[in-house]
Amino acid sequence: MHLSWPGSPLRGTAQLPASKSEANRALILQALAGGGTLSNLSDAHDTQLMRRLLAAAPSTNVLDAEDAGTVMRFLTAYLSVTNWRGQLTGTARMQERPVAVLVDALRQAGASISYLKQEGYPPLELAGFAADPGATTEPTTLAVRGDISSQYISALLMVGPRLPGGLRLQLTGHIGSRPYINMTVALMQMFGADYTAQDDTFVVRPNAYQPTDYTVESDWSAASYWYSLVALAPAGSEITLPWLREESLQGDQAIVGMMSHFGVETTFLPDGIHLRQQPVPEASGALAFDFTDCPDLAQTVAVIAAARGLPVEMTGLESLRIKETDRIAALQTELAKFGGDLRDMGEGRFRAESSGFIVNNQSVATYHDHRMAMAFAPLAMLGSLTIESPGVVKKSYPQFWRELAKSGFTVSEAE
Ligand SMILES: O=C(O)C1=C[C@@H](OP(=O)(O)O)[C@@H](O)[C@H](O)C1
Ligand SMILES: C=C(OP(=O)(O)O)C(=O)O
Repeated sequence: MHLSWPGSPLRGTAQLPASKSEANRALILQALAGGGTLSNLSDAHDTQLMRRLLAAAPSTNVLDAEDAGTVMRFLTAYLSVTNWRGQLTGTARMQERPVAVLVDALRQAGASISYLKQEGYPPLELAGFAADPGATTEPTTLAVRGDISSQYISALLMVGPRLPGGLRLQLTGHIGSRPYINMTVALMQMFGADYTAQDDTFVVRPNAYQPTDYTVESDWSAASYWYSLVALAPAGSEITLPWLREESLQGDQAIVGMMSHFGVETTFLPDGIHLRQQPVPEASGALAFDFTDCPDLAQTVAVIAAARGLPVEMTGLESLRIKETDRIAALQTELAKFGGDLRDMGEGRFRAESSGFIVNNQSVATYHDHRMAMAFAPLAMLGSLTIESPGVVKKSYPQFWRELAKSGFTVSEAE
């Protein structure tokens, strides 16, 4: 996609997709509850895929989770406890994204799961569920490490009420993406689950979910690209983003604080937020952000730090290597095209920085990763550029290019 900006301030309202994280939990909970109405489900591919696969499961024995991590992990648990039998597969990249922690835990709970190709990775063969009949009054007790993906933990928690004696889940080690775990239990509770949490041990009681109506909030991760646009746009720029809430279940709301350092001021409205560009505050020392709780914001911030020449020390990036692509390698390669870098400082510390950052008709590769496309697109505020394979955005924000065009960008298919 070829992008250029006419040079005027950015103004108006941009539509966001609904959160795919909230939606994919709500869809699993709705399926387990056997009813309820979900509003504001987005047309994001990951959401539509989850919906389709849940509907198809009873009548097929091959399901393809494609490149959707939540779909792969949540369905592995859901299909296990609902005694589905068949093969659950995914794209070539999904077959490189680990699932052993989840599979080991589900096997302990009574699931028969085997690996069809590489040990520890999809595709999986699911062959039914037989919880220990002698243990029906005691909760299934599992200990699961929290440092690879929180999606395993969310997947297990959501099926907890379905296990004969419920679930006692102890998280071990360093916990990443914790707000996603909090989102899971908050939604479970709305759907009638009963749980307690203490010192990283969750106890989920074995009661049935209730059919529940739920309206999905707009997506804060998607909002982060509009923060970048406002930060890079000419002085006086502002934009309204509807249906984001101050009381959010999404940890990526952390973008509000991070982007204040790049001169983007957020005002909460009754039905959304308003972003306004302000002068960049005087830095009181080098910026340092930890992405342990909000890994999906890392690309947005790395690109903006390099583009604005405001270096940021970034930690908590471990999980980026096993997402849609190795996001650290992808950022390093693509930032280098502009004079930027994500420098590995050792011991888990990286530094997003630049020397002479320039946007001048470069072509950005996207590595099958929606966030590579959307994190680099705002650079078109500084000069023309091309985003390769623009269709990748469909995973979470299919209307992204249309919204850029509506806001004033010249957006044309690259030859
Ligand atoms: O549970 C979720 O909805 C998600 C959890 C995070 O993954 P990890 O827990 O693997 O970090 C995040 O990166 C992903 O986009 C969505
Ligand atoms: C990591 C992501 O998604 P998932 O793990 O669900 O594929 C993402 O959307 O950035």
